[in-house]
Amino acid sequence: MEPTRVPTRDELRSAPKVLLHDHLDGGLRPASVVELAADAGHELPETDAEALGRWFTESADSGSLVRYLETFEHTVGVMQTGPALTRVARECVEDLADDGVVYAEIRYAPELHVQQGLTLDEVVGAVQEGFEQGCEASGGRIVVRHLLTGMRQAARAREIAELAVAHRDRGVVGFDIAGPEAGYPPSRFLDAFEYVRRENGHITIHAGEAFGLPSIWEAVQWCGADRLGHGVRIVDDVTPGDDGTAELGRLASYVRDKRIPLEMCPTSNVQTGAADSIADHPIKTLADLRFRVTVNTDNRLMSGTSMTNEHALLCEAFGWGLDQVEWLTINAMKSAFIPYDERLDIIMNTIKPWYAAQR
Ligand SMILES: O=c1[nH]cnc2c1ncn2[C@H]1C[C@H](O)[C@@H](CO)O1
Ligand SMILES: [Zn+2]
Repeated sequence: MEPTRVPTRDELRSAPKVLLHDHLDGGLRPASVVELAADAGHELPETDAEALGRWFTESADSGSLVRYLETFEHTVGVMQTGPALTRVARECVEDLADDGVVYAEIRYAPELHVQQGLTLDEVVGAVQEGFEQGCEASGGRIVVRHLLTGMRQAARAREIAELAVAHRDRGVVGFDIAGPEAGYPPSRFLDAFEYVRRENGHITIHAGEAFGLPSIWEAVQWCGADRLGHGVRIVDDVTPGDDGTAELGRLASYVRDKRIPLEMCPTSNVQTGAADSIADHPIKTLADLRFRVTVNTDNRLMSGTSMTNEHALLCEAFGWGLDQVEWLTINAMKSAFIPYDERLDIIMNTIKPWYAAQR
């Protein structure tokens, strides 16, 4: 058998990719942050776009999720008006489409964007406007939906869950919680999750990033998470054997058996200390064990990354080829929160034909 060939970055950029975990306030263009900050009178640590981009990646690279999250002050701070949100959303779609992303679910916390008087509804409307502009500018090459995030350290999760359900026919496909994980277990927000489930809505929860198995267990078994944001620590419930086999604990078995998708974000995980390096990232073990693994960017600005870059790093570290990238991409598309027929359409008419043409 021929050895697997590691794809080039150009090939990976052309490949249709699916992104389930990307924060709107973590993906701004540095030059836009500079311009928007000047308009808003927001003081930045650097005013040259290139230096500012470096400042974000270096500051986020601390080994601590809490310190990583502090950098968002300078993106959220410039996303407080309708036009600013629309611009950021439009540029996000343009950048993803240029990177070969064909389907994306972009998340943000509406409650962070009301400092200058916008209502929660206006925040979602302004982002939707930007997504529509971006999709149009990209000639229909990409489909984009929103996930609304409640912040763990605030007490507005129920309100945000209701907002997500209210906007379900205007682009919003799910509900999430984010922010510092230690000290804020998902069960604190049970009321919000139960509401979303009663409304037949979709849930993803940041869990198993800065805290371990108890957080994942609560997310899945108490809160009904359909997907896990990161979920890297599920590997703590996997005991490797000598002969390449592994023994799964009950929680890891449940997550694998139920095909609960793991939204893995390798570079972000290295920056926050959830993984030691890309080469040591649990994604390799979990992919080998056929968990439903997906690859994501988390925060393109803070991690200085893109979908192409995340895939390139993994292919280089693990010797993965296009077959593996196709598997990851189909995993992600199967796990999207849009209706089944729409998922199938993208798999059958966009993803599979591209890979078939490479063979
Ligand atoms: O990786 C993350 N873990 C937890 N919270 C995060 C992560 N990346 C971004 N956030 C937070 C900061 C943003 O302001 C918020 C909404 O996008 O979500
Ligand atoms: Zn995240």
